[in-house]
Amino acid sequence: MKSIHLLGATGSIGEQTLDVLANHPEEFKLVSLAYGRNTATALPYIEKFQPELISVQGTETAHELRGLLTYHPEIVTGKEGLIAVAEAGSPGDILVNAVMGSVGLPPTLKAMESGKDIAIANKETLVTAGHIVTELQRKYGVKLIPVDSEHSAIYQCLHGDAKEVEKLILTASGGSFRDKARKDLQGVTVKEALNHPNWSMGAKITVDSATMMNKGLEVIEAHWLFGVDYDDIDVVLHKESIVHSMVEYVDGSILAHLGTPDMRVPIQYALTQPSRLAIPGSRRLKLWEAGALHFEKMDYERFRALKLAIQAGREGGSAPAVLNAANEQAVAMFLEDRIRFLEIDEFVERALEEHETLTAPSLEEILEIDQKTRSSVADYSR
Ligand SMILES: NC(=O)C1=CN([C@@H]2O[C@H](COP(=O)(O)OP(=O)(O)OC[C@H]3O[C@@H](n4cnc5c(N)ncnc54)[C@H](OP(=O)(O)O)[C@@H]3O)[C@@H](O)[C@H]2O)C=CC1
Ligand SMILES: CC(=O)[C@@H](O)[C@H](O)COP(=O)(O)O
Ligand SMILES: [Mn+2]
Repeated sequence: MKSIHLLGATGSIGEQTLDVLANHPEEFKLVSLAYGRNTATALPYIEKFQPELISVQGTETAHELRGLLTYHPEIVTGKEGLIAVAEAGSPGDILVNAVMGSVGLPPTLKAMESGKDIAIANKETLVTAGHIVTELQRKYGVKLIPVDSEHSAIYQCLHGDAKEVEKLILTASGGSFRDKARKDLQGVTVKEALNHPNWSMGAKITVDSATMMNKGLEVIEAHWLFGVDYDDIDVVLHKESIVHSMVEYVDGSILAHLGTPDMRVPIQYALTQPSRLAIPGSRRLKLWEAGALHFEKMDYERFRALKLAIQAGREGGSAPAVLNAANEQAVAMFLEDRIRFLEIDEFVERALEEHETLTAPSLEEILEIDQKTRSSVADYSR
């Protein structure tokens, strides 16, 4: 029986993780969970799994939850609450990090220090502090197992070993506006941006897919997860999202991971690897139904956010943290209808231009840069 701790329980990945745990009660025990404010979604899961520790974002939510529960778990709040979940349980437990944004960084580090393996969906953690996360991974001998579909695909094609690899090839759907030219993106709406052609996901990552920042973050994520140089990571447009990513070996062989777009597959694999379990009710891929699969060379001018992200990744140091914070802030403003879609890329580019990169920032420096960048970007629209 594996003991699981879950950050971001009420989100898209969080709920699918709970579905995986519910399908295999003989394999997994949910010991603790964290969510933000969505008690209506959290409550039935909490009653079902009865975790002993729960973290919520604020004291009002804690009070509301306490009044609704039929048992008496420990309830903690805020950033300290996320840390408490990260530190709960025993070495060898698994923390599933499915919170949205760089708020996921400090708890990831604490969970590693307390000997947990990390099933990482929260790509912003690796983008903002990949050098710190990988250093702690080595120091504490814990596993960092990808949940992101592309990285899980690569992990499965690598069999855990990146030797003899020539290239990682990430596939990109093109997002909600994949069939539009850049000049036609001026007036696009939030509703249109949230209409991803293949995946049902949280709002922030869906907008990131539409700008292609998601793929940029994923290139940086792949660099840190697999220790592969940016020169050896390619991105190819693949509108069907059936080939989840590929590994090209030195002899020219390419191994690919295929499947229907169902995040329960990579989530569950992160919890069971190298073994596999059935997923009740999952839709199977029938290649004859898909018919043809399409691949196109990436256009880095059309998808400028991808280019910016790769540049920031290559620059390294604090640049990816600035990229990420500027993007999180700009996407939040877009979702609130305060800026236009194309301003997301513009604001990220401006934040990067204004930043003087630190070579190997500490956690404290990263958190400070994150806050400063968010407030600068908030000011760009005033
Ligand atoms: N969705 C997907 O298919 C994929 C997602 N990912 C990555 O996984 C992560 C989660 O994505 P997704 O599930 O879509 O996101 P969602 O927006 O659906 O969910 C985010 C979760 O984080 C919680 N949360 C947000 N801020 C805080 C906070 N300050 N304190 C505590 N909890 C907080 C939310 O709580 P509440 O809503 O209760 O406030 C919610 O449970 C992201 O990093 C994303 O890039 C990667 C690959 C695929
Ligand atoms: C499910 C998942 O992993 C997302 O990151 C998804 O891949 C988004 O797809 P695109 O960014 O390629 O549109
Ligand atoms: Mn992905």
